[in-house]
Amino acid sequence: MKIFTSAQIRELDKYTIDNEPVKSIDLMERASRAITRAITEEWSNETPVVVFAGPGNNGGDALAVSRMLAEAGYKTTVYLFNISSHLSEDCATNKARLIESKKVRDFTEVTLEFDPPKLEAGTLVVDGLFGAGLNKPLAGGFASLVKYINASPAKVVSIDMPSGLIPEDNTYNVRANIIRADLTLTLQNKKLAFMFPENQPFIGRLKVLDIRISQEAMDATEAQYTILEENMIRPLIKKRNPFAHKGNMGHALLIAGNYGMGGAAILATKACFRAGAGKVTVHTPRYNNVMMQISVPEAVVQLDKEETAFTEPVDTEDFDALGIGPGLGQSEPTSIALIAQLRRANCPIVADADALNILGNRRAWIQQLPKGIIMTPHPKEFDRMNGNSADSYERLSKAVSTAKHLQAYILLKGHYSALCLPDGHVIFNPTGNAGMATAGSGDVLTGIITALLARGYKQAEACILGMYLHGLAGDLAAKKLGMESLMAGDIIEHIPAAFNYLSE
Ligand SMILES: NC(=O)C1=CN([C@@H]2O[C@H](COP(=O)(O)OP(=O)(O)OC[C@H]3O[C@@H](n4cnc5c(N)ncnc54)[C@H](OP(=O)(O)O)[C@@H]3O)[C@@H](O)[C@H]2O)[C@H](O)CC1
Ligand SMILES: [K+]
Repeated sequence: MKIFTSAQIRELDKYTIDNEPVKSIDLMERASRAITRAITEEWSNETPVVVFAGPGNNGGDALAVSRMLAEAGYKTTVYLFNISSHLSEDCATNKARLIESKKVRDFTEVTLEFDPPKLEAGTLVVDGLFGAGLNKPLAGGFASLVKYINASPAKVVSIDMPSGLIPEDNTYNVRANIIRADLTLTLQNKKLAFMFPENQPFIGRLKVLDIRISQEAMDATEAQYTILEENMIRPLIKKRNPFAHKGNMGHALLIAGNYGMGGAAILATKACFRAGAGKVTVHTPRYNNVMMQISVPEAVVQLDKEETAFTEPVDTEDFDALGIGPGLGQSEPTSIALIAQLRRANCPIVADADALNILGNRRAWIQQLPKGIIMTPHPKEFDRMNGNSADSYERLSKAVSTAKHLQAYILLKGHYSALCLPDGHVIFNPTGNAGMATAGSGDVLTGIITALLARGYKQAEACILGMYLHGLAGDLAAKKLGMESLMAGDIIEHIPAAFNYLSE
């Protein structure tokens, strides 16, 4: 699913209106029918409804929904906020239709004074103040109204977006002045702001309603942001050659695990095999030898000259991909070996965990990274490398510009992991769950992506398939074991089922 900006949404509306053709007011009627249906599916007409409508088309939707709910027998109280004596054309038409229908008995147009109604526990508030057209934080009377609604025990359904939330950049928004919805009914496409964890308390449950915006126009509109869907993943999966042998199924090199962190190397190695690598060699400190050999007998263990740390860059001539960083440590000798390794590697690279922390400690080295490198930071690792960010939008913007500047692939991990491509596009991953917020989960992802690179997937494909597969394996594991008990090893155990599912 593409994520469109508010300006693009306006263009798409216009295209749909001109080409379907459908009148603008009829598109609003269609959207409002879908919203009304979604409300009536969840709340019976015994529920008292209070609607707050703004002056734009979000308010227009709200007025149409009020009429439809009233026609369906809901006792509906409606407030239209028209404080600057200007309503959008379709909002004005819906005001007239609402008055004409005579079904809504309690309609107030607020122009100056507003005496807020009592919002009780059984009441449903429909929030149609502002949607995709909001371009600055709410203030004054609207801010007070939002605070009043948020403080009430009533349930809140937001039309298209929680009012006060800006569709894209909320870095300088005032969070106290954003509606905290129980349910958001968004039209056609998710908005960028919905991808960020700090905005989840405003959105509540999210439903996307299809209002039949022109598919042709959506296909033709280039979007910077895309959310992965299963049908985009399936065609990526390479069929195994029936004549395959381990020599042509990719030889992965992992450099991982210092003293006390050998488990990270084991997890990455197992995941690498499960994700289909033909051979995996692990370069690790001598101390890990026995543990590695016993835990993953399938792997070749290549020992560093040091007992407890990685200090010796490796010739990558014989390898198809390199994964480096899980549990690596950040000592001086390891740091020096890391940068030497990154510079001399002549195969695709995934750098994670301590590899990134080392780069965070020595930011000047970041400029020396080879083009095409994949980095898989979680937000803290990313901030160590790029400085603190006020919120996820700012962090993502930095990741986008860094990926472009370095010509790198930055996979920013999170609830929706965001893959930033060298050309400025961002791909969000919808799979995965909170149970995967557990030690070693990132090591598994590194192993998976390294395997896919070794198998010959290009960087973007390896990241896309890798993050989707990782999340899906986590979802399957959580289904069986529950999120609370999920461990990284369980994700590895479910890679086969995830792969099978996607290959069906
Ligand atoms: N394809 C679709 O998704 C469809 C969506 N529909 C609905 O339309 C809205 C978007 O409608 P729009 O009129 O563009 O915008 P809003 O209703 O959200 O608000 C616009 C008005 O709000 C003013 N504004 C902006 N920021 C503030 C603020 N901080 N405080 C007060 N007022 C503000 C703005 O004034 P400006 O002078 O700043 O322009 C506008 O007056 C979408 O969300 C859906 O609900 C269609 O119904 C169908 C197609
Ligand atoms: K709204």
